[in-house]
Amino acid sequence: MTSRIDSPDTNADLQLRECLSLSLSQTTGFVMIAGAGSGKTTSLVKALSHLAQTQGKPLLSRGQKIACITYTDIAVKEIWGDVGNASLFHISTIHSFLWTLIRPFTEDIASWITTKLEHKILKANEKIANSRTREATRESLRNDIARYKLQIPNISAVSHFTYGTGSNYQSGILGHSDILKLGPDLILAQPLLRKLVAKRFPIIFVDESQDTNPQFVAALKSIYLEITGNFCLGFFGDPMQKIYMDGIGKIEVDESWISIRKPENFRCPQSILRVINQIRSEDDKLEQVRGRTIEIDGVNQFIEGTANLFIFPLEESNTDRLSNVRKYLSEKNNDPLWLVEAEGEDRKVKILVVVHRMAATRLGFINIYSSLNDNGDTNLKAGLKDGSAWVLRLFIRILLPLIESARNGNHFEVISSLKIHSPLLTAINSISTEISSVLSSLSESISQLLDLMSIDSQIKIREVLNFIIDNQLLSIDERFLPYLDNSFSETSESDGIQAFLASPAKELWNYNKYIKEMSPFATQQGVKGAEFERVMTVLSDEEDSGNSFSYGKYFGFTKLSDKDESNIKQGIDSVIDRTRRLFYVSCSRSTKDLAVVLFAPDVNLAKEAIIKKAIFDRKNIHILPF
Ligand SMILES: Nc1ncnc2c1ncn2[C@@H]1O[C@H](COP(=O)(O)OP(=O)(O)OP(=O)(O)O)[C@@H](O)[C@H]1O
Repeated sequence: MTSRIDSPDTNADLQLRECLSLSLSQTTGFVMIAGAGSGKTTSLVKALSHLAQTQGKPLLSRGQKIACITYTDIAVKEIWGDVGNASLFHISTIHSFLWTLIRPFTEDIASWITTKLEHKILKANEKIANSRTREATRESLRNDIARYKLQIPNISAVSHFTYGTGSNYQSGILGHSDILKLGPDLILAQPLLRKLVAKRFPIIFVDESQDTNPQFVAALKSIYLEITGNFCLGFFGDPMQKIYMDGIGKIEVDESWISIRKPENFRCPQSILRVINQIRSEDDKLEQVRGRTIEIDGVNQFIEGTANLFIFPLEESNTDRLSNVRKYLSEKNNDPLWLVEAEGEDRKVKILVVVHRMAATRLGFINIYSSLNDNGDTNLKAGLKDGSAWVLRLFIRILLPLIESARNGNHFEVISSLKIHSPLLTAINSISTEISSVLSSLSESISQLLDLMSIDSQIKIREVLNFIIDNQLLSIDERFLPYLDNSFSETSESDGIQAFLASPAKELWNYNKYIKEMSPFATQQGVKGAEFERVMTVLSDEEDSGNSFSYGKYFGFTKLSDKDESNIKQGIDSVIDRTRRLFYVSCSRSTKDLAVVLFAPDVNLAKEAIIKKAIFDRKNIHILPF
């Protein structure tokens, strides 16, 4: 167990423990809603540790577990790291938690899919009947209906379902997004399932609750309402840190719930605490107190830290500008670590960007990025963010780890991977006499592959795929085949995949480094929950960020659209609210120094607007020359 668990107790921790002991006899619900760096996750892991000590044995003896649900795989890993790999806990993302609950209910899943397809047929028929629908659209809707009708009779024959990134119902594969709808639908519809969940998980915690989807929250609340006694449901979150459109934001609860406050901020130094309190003063006005302390000569002391903002003209090379800012801060703060260009654990500066394109350019995977991002296919685009797109899976999950094992001389791992993935090896598994010749041919292929995939290789991803197929090195997804023999049909997906196959294979390494969080870059959305000593947050209104975020509109130097004006007037979540929250999240990650770097079309206009916001001290707002 790590130092987070050893943090001193706050009042909130004591209150939370009271809730947990109450839940032994009654149904208890609580919300711990507090600002950035207030130690919500710390309180959560401390509560888990407390539960392990006080209720671990009886829970385990009854075959029960404590569920802890959070937003990303990275957050799951961090919480596991805090509490150790104890069998008492079930720590998972929402998807995997829901899947754990509903997976055994094959018949209910089949019936949910059938209803869904019948609904789609109904909707398609309505569209066909609409006189304004074009003939070409009608034709494609008729094809859809025929496909759904063919699928329906086969669904009840599926013996078990799994889930992947895209759905293929007849083969028993549900899509990622299906799980988020199916899970809550089944829980809300079936009292028995609600009872089973509470029996299996008598304590359920949800971290980052602001970005949890409303149907999932409704399903959990329905369990809370169903159960009498011995059940605890708790949400930890901060509505100001809601980043995703489908997140619930504030969790509304009635008076039967306990509300736990945490007024402190334990992460940020004073200068940054002032910045984030000021950002928040335009939203819910929550003002945090305290700030980070460090022990000097046995005494805990507050630290001032630094918070600077730099404004540069939009059209100039941002790479040079970022280096200049690092140089400046290194000199001004007398801190050489601002200059260290390292990766992984040695990384000293974290650079937060608005969109992935900036990182792709800097890190060298712009071709892969553009191919999957710019083609208009939403599945490829979404799967690019975390490496889950089907075209990437073979490379990220199998090929690159295999090459790394080979490079490190780890023969055991190479063979283990090939045993699972190489058609050559699986085919001769049982005939031992052939094994040695197959192994030597595979070993020859691997050494050629090491050259093909070296960081200075010029070959394209398509050539690597052909090499893999020719040498029967790995099984590949059949969906690649039409692209390799040019028999594919033109769609937005096919444009993207063609461009992807034409990208340099060496870009896969850079991309891999980025999604595995080893590079200094991350998106401002992706760092929720994390903290770093030196944070550089880069603000630039690129076209990729669409209508979701605009720093120009937030600071007031870009004109609002009619839609923005109307959203604001009606109190609908607006581009300004969303950008303010994103800015709050990224500024509140730093434990020591914060540098905000803004690229603006008119530097002086931007400076005026930013001074008016009074977020940064005037003396800390820099324009060239500084
Ligand atoms: N009681 C405490 N005493 C001292 N330090 C603490 C305490 N609680 C948390 N911290 C420290 O404060 C920092 C922020 O904690 P944590 O990540 O749990 O906050 P959070 O509220 O979940 O943050 P966010 O919402 O911004 O992701 C961590 O460095 C943590 O170690």
